Amino acid sequence: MKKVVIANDHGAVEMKDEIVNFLKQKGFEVNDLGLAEGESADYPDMAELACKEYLKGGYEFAVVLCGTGIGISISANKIKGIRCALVQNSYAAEMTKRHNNANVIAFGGRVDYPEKVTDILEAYLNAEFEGGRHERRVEKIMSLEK
Ligand SMILES: O=C(CO)[C@H](O)[C@H](O)[C@H](O)COP(=O)(O)O
Repeated sequence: MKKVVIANDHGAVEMKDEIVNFLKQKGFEVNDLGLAEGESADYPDMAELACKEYLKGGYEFAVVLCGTGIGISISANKIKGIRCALVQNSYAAEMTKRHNNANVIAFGGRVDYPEKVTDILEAYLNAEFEGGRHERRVEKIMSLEK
C-alpha cells in the first residue's frame, strides 16, 4: 500500500483530519504523527518529525500543516533532502510536482483557500514529475544544501 506521513501543529488539527480522511479514501496508508484537538506543539518540531520519518524511506510524500503553512514549510526546507512546497491552489500543487518534484506539501489550517484543500492535494497527487530541464533545476536546488 502507498504510504504518506503527515504532521501538524495546533493551528491545523481540523484540516489535518480532513486530509487524513481524504488520503485514506484514496487508498493511502497514513502515518499521522500530528496533533489532535487540545494538544499543542511548536511547528519546527512537527516539521522535523514528519520529514525525518519520510526520509527513512517507503513513503510517497509527506504533508505538513501549521496555522499558515509558512513556519512549518520553512522548517521542513531546512532538512536535507526535503523540497517542501507551500501551495495556495491546485495550479501551484500540480506545478510543484511537475517542475520541482516536491516531496513534502504544506498547508495552512487557518488559511482561506479558493478551493477545497483536498482538491488542491488531489492536483498534486494526479501530477507527475516531468524531468528533462526540470531535473537539472531540481539537482541545482539540492546542490544548494552542500
Ligand atoms: O507558524 C505559523 C506560521 O508560520 C503557524 O501559523 C503556527 O501555527 C502559529 O505560529 C501558531 O501560533 P499560536 O499563537 O501558538 O496559535
